[in-house]
Amino acid sequence: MKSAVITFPGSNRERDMMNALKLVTGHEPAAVWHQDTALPDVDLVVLPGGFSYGDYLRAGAIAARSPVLRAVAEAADKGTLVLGVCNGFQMLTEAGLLPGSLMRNADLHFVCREVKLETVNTTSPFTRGFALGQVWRCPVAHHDGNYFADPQALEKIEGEGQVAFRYGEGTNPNGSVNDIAGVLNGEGNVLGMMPHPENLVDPLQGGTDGRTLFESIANLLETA
Ligand SMILES: NC(=O)CC[C@H](N)C(=O)O
Repeated sequence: MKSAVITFPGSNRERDMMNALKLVTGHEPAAVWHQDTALPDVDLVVLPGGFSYGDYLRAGAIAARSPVLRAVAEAADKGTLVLGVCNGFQMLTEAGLLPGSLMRNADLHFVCREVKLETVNTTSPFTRGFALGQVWRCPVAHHDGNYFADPQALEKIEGEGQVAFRYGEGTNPNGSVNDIAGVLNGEGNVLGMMPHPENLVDPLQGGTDGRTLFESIANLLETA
């Protein structure tokens, strides 16, 4: 399996993401810079967490207009898997690759804690390794994670099985509508999520619940 992780000025989880991919899949991801206009030939592109461009304007807004995002959009169009975590999720909504948007957390505070995630979709490349309804632990760290979609968009997202994960057991940390923590595009090859699965893949991090997501992708690609 070939993957690439894109770094923007202000990214801070690119190293964690590369380590997680290496640890779980055994493959070293390629490092891509935000000014690159082309992507290497990969199966998976990851937009990592952080504070790209200092979160100026809106979190993810400037990154969504950076040269590399054009290449990401083209790759997504062709069916390449694209995963955006936290700031990466914000970029994907800002770029129009995922529906909805991420607003300031409902209580206006930065949240840094562990949440429970309930798996709602088990058919996408990212979620196929989970059991339906499986609840897992995952850390969050953000101030703009309050997922919003207007009623019409929400009906479509819910109706077409595009919700991948919901905050479970009363752990919604940011006021997201319908407790939505992660959303897929209509084709299922783009996933954005606020929690950080890359930060729970090694017992040294306090658990390995995040591994299933990376294993889902790797198993699919290895057996393809
Ligand atoms: N950890 C992150 O990626 C943070 C995302 C964004 N800067 C926010 O605070 O909402």
